[in-house]
Amino acid sequence: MFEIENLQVSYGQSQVIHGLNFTANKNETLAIMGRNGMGKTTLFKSLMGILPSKTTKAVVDGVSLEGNDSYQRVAKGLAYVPQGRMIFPNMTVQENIETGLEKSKTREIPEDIYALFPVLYDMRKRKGGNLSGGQQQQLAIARALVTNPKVLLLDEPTEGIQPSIIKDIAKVLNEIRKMREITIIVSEQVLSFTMEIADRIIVIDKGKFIHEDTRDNVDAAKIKGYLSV
Ligand SMILES: Nc1ncnc2c1ncn2[C@@H]1O[C@H](COP(=O)(O)OP(=O)(O)OP(=O)(O)O)[C@@H](O)[C@H]1O
Repeated sequence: MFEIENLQVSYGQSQVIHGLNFTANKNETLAIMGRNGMGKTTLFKSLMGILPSKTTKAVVDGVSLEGNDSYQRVAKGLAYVPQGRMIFPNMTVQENIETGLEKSKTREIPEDIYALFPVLYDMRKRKGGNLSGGQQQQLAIARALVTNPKVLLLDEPTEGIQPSIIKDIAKVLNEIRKMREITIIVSEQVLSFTMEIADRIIVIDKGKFIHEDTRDNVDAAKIKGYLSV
């Protein structure tokens, strides 16, 4: 469904992503776990076409992404929730969600968005900057979902969020997968969170994948070892 072969990314002369390969299926959640600076954000930005990259294959649902800019990748089914959420603090919740609709045919926010995030409906007239961290994360996910993606990429969605709210984010991601049957790829450092949502966990270290487990067969001690400094 989403297939990447031999992905390479460099900043100038310095190569940061070294030939990554993965396939993620429809209705699958894949977690990419690694410590700070291991290349998670670089990986996601390159998949979205925000950073230039080289691949021998980059395909969504049978359609090639090679050479495509971000807007073309979005049109072909990729959506992105960046690290730090990057919502517009001075726009209302509703306006923030509508920015995700800019390239789509409709200006209407699909009904299932507010069904997934009732708190955003209640707060639709408030400024994005007045929401809590967890609510802003929900807003960033809602904004990404209005494009009706086939693949949703989330970069460290639990960063800076209270443990009690992290559980809500896990619940929402599981609901999204059930409702939309999409592929979800999430980068993370929190194993308890990925254990609630991911079917598969891959560990990234210095731009290479060094370990992979299915959730049912996870070697938690080993993964924690890779995540600790
Ligand atoms: N703009 C840049 N120019 C040069 N090197 C960069 C740039 N951005 C990131 N790097 C380097 O690329 C490597 C991977 O960084 P990246 O931000 O992708 O890691 P990460 O796993 O997402 O970490 P974090 O969780 O801290 O965001 C690091 O060594 C980092 O120093």
